[in-house]
Amino acid sequence: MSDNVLVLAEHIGGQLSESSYELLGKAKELAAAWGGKAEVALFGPSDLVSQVEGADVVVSMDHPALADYTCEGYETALLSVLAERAPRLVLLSNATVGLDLGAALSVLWDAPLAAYVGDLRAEGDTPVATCQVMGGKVMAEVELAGERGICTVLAGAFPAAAGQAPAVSQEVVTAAAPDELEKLRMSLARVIEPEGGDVNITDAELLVSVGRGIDSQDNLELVQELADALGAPLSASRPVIDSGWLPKTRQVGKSGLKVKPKAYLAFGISGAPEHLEGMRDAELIIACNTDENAPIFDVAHYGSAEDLFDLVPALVDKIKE
Ligand SMILES: Cc1cc2nc3c(=O)[nH]c(=O)nc-3n(C[C@H](O)[C@H](O)[C@H](O)COP(=O)(O)OP(=O)(O)OC[C@H]3O[C@@H](n4cnc5c(N)ncnc54)[C@H](O)[C@@H]3O)c2cc1C
Repeated sequence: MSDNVLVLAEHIGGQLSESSYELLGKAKELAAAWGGKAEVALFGPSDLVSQVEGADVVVSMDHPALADYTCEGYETALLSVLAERAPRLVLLSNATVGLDLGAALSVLWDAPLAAYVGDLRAEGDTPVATCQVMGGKVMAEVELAGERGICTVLAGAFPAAAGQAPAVSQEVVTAAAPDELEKLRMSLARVIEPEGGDVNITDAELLVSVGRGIDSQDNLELVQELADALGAPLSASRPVIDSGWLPKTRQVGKSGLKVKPKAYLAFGISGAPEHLEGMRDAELIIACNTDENAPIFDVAHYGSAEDLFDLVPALVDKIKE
């Protein structure tokens, strides 16, 4: 075992994801505390190495089977890197790739896994993770005792800037691709882009967003009126989209879009981690939820526990005055 912390870099369309930098920043902090190095495993085209200036060590593996993410390909590649590097801790995103890989790695690499991690610190030699449980209503502090561990970390948990800052010196290691990559049973067939033609909520400076608290499609008219009065598009949490009340292009969150408006108004949204992932970077968050303990209030700058069916018409009246 080493004192190093290894991050799996994620990329799409030749661009490293923001979350990779967030993980790398935390990896540098923990590795410094343990006297180790911050390492990045980078699978796919080796020219992406130039985007990872912040790592002390980049382990690059370039193989046609790793051009696109598949669980089978990345699992094979990562296990071979872990056997070679033996880091103290592995950091993955708590998103599609990390959730997919984390549990499999935990079994195959024989290491404890902390998922939905919102905070992470070193206590002596031990990583201590704060994890969201039950959609963020309860937090659990977890010690990853032993020689190695894995964390899947929520998007936005740590700033990206530290991961983007160049390392004092950098070593680039070219890892040999394991033979198993020639025999994969899984490959990416195609990427299905969301339908276009609707408003782009990621461009909006102001968003009025609605959740299951709206109760029915007919009631959407109420929040649409507020959105129109403010000149803002209407966005929503996943249940509203899954019910077919608004198009998929309006969904905020993990399996929807990440938005960063100047102001985000949330009505009847509980604040599940998958929703927060898409909107917690908004400059100003104002939430209305009848449940005072709803997790949305943990990220909101202003909040109201009024019934949205009272508050929204009152706001519309005020704006029209
Ligand atoms: C892999 C995965 C991906 C996911 N991706 C997404 C995603 O992209 N986006 C997303 O949003 N979710 C996503 N989810 C779902 C997520 O876990 C939650 O289920 C969802 O966000 C809950 O939506 P909600 O807050 O609208 O509903 P609920 O959790 O049911 O909350 C409704 C809230 O409305 C409040 N309320 C009820 N009536 C009123 C009223 N009259 N006035 C005011 N408040 C009221 C309630 O107190 C409650 O807090 C994903 C889940 C998984 C597993």
